[in-house]
Amino acid sequence: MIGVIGGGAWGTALAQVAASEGREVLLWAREPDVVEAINGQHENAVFLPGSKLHETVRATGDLADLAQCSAWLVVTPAQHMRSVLEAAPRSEVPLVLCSKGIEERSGSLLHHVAVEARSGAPVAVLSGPTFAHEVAAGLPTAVTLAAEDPGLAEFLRDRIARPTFRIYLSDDVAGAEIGGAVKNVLAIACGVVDGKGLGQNARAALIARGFAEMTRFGLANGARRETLVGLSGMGDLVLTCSSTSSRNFSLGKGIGEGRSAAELMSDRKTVAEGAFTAPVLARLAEQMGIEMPVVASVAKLLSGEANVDEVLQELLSRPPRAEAH
Ligand SMILES: NC(=O)C1=CN([C@@H]2O[C@H](COP(=O)(O)OP(=O)(O)OC[C@H]3O[C@@H](n4cnc5c(N)ncnc54)[C@H](O)[C@@H]3O)[C@@H](O)[C@H]2O)C=CC1
Ligand SMILES: O=C(CO)COP(=O)(O)O
Repeated sequence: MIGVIGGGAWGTALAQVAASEGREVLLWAREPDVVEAINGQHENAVFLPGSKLHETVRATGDLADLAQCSAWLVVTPAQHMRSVLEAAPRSEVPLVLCSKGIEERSGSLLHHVAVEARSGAPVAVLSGPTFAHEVAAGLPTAVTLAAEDPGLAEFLRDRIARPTFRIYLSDDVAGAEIGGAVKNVLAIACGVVDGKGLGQNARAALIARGFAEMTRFGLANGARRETLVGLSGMGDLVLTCSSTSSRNFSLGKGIGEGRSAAELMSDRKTVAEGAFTAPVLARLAEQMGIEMPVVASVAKLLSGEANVDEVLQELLSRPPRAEAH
């Protein structure tokens, strides 16, 4: 039986994938109404309405029930992963981290957080261009699954992959994670461009220059270039920077239209991870001397330190430089 920790849209979609060949899946959700709706109506009406779930997906509100599972897909918001893993039952069951972000208070990538919270547990990362509602609908999707131990990666792939959910293996755990964390921040920037009406040239420029920032940060933090240009980096960047289905993009769009980040965040039940990743990523980049002007601009917009016109002026007045820099 596969365990899923987190009953948001993505945890629910992954539960559906894992259960699609009759396999038993046990999903832990924080909200009693989510547990009740999955067990009663086979639907997560709160976070993934409209997707009928397989009957072999069952939900629980008690983390202790996950002790019976052979692997856990960890799908909490990034900032809550540590506390949920610490509260989960003691076991050395393999963990597949499916969340995207960087822990704000420690500045740690999530696989470091998981190792600290669950010493001894084998850890893998699953990441890529994956809107939950499309995955739940069985539309073709491809992801990267990264683990240092190739045996673990194959064990997990054999339990999760489906013909319409293709899994490409990698041993670059940091690379798979950094792509997913950084693209959320860049998606906010692309949403701002859209909301402000700055045009499609500007959006393409931002994707390309944002990818240069992702690459600089990734290479300085142990990622490989080939991972960054793959599904979990460039692939996910392209997806989330070009669609209002992305919560990060739509947050940025609202800011570009003149609303404040605080106001936009206050009435959301769903998570826009880039809003939490931007400040910590900007801080890490500054500490490490890595140039990330787009990320720094998003952090300023979110904190209210600058408005859209000010960050635009700042970005456009940067001194000219070589593209490969
Ligand atoms: N939705 C998507 O299409 C995809 C999401 N992801 C990632 O998956 C992770 C989870 O996102 P979604 O499933 O979309 O969430 P969601 O936005 O659908 O739902 C919010 C989730 O946050 C949880 N939550 C809120 N406060 C919490 C707390 N104090 N402690 C623990 N959990 C709390 C809720 O229980 C709920 O599961 C994020 O890191 C996201 O970037 C990754 C790929 C695709
Ligand atoms: O990570 C995602 C798609 O790969 C989901 O993006 P959002 O969190 O911006 O909706």
